[in-house]
Amino acid sequence: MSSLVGPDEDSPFEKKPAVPDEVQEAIRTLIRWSGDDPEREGLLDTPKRVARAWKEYCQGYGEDPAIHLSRVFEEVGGYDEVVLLKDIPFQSHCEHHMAPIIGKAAIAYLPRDHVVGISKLARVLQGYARRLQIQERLTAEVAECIWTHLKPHGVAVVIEASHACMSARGVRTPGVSMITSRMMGTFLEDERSRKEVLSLMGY
Ligand SMILES: Nc1nc2c(ncn2[C@@H]2O[C@H](COP(=O)(O)OP(=O)(O)OP(=O)(O)O)[C@@H](O)[C@H]2O)c(=O)[nH]1
Ligand SMILES: [Zn+2]
Repeated sequence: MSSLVGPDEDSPFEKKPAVPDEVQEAIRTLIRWSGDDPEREGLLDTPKRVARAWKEYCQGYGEDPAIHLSRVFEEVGGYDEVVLLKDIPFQSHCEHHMAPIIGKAAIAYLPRDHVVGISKLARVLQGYARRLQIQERLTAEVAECIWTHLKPHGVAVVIEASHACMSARGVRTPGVSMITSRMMGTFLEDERSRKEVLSLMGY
């Protein structure tokens, strides 16, 4: 018996993905292990909700973020300076504790002949963020993807995030930010360009 009347996988109104029994059982086991009773009314539908929430947090496994960089614009009027998208919010989960990583990213590139729609930079970030991550790899993956598929003169990615595994548990130290960066091409080789892009990013 469900504790709530509402749309589910059988509903004609809203299709929700079915959740295999073994996944639900795993979440029941975790609830029991945490000290609660998975059979009490308020928790009856929780295994399905948690499972679907995790599918959503980890949506990135179902996509190749590079796909977002396949459409480029070549009429740029000779523009060959920095293109920067900053303060892009994202959420990820750390692969050690599966706890939230919440932060923002700045992504810049120095175009070579063509540019990409700016939303695509945020899409690449989300594609890698919606996985189990460490911040260093997330930063590197975003930069590598743009470097490989857009072939620009330079790429700079800076990510600033807080980790719930540090604030809500363990060392319990809230208010801490972790900053990671990956510079490639001109931004790696030329100090003046690197300083310029970091200053545009606000660092
Ligand atoms: N380098 C890096 N470390 C991370 C990231 N997210 C979480 N961590 C750290 O991963 C480490 C895992 O350490 P362990 O000693 O194996 O696990 P733990 O006993 O739960 O560690 P504490 O968090 O110190 O309680 C911790 O120090 C976390 O702070 C990340 O994105 N990058
Ligand atoms: Zn963690």
